[in-house]
Amino acid sequence: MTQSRSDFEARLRQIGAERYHDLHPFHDLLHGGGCTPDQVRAWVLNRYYYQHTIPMKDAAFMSRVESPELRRAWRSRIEDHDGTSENEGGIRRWLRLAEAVGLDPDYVASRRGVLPATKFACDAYVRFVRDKTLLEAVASSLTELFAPKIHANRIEGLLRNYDFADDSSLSYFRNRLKEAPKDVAFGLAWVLDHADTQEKQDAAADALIFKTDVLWSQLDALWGAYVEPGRIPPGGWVPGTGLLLQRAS
Ligand SMILES: O=C(O)c1cc(C(=O)O)c2c(n1)C(=O)C(=O)c1cc(C(=O)O)[nH]c1-2
Repeated sequence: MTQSRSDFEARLRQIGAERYHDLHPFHDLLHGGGCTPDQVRAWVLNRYYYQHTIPMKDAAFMSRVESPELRRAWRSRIEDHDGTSENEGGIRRWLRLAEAVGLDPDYVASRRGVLPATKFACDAYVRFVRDKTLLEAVASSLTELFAPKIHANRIEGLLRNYDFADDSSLSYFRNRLKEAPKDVAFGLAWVLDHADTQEKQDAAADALIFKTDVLWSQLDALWGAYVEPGRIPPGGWVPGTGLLLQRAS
């Protein structure tokens, strides 16, 4: 049976409550101050790959959209990450965080050392958005409904627990708190408007579940490589390499 708009929205929010990556133990470790400097570096380096992927998936999405109105509403996402002539953008801000934790930003931007599972997960997100229906593509972005809470927790936890954390190194997250609400309000309204049959509602809910898997599997890979059992796969970043200090020598 097709759900009412409010029941369907509640179903989407329940997916976040049960599956969003704020529930992953890596985030408790990170936000609670339990990460070693190398574990923080491993997170920043791997998460860069996600940052690098996001505007590519938004461009893949836009290439399929025939409505100028929808493209107009979507295109600021790419500008938020890539920057404009007046604004440096999220990718640049992420590299500032990389530098603050002692990584060479050129090394991070080269995407060497990224875990295989991180690449598979992020690349799958781009393919999903390219190949599935527009409804599924928009629905897969709705994990951002749950992101402001984790960004606010992260700012607070990192500031409390780590010396590298300050307004400059955490500017990425502060900016997302401003940028994300408008994107997600648009995305949610669009999904609620367009998921007007049970089949479409099921497909949109599955798309959101897929996206929670994209996020969760990245943290599982990080945990396995750098926390427990600490088995770094071939090609994965090795602590002590890619550091800022090594550039001068
Ligand atoms: O730190 C996080 O937990 C987190 C999660 C997500 C998300 O839920 O996909 C995004 C972001 N951050 C983020 O900063 C961001 O720009 C972003 C874009 C998207 C998307 O799917 O289009 N998700 C996210």
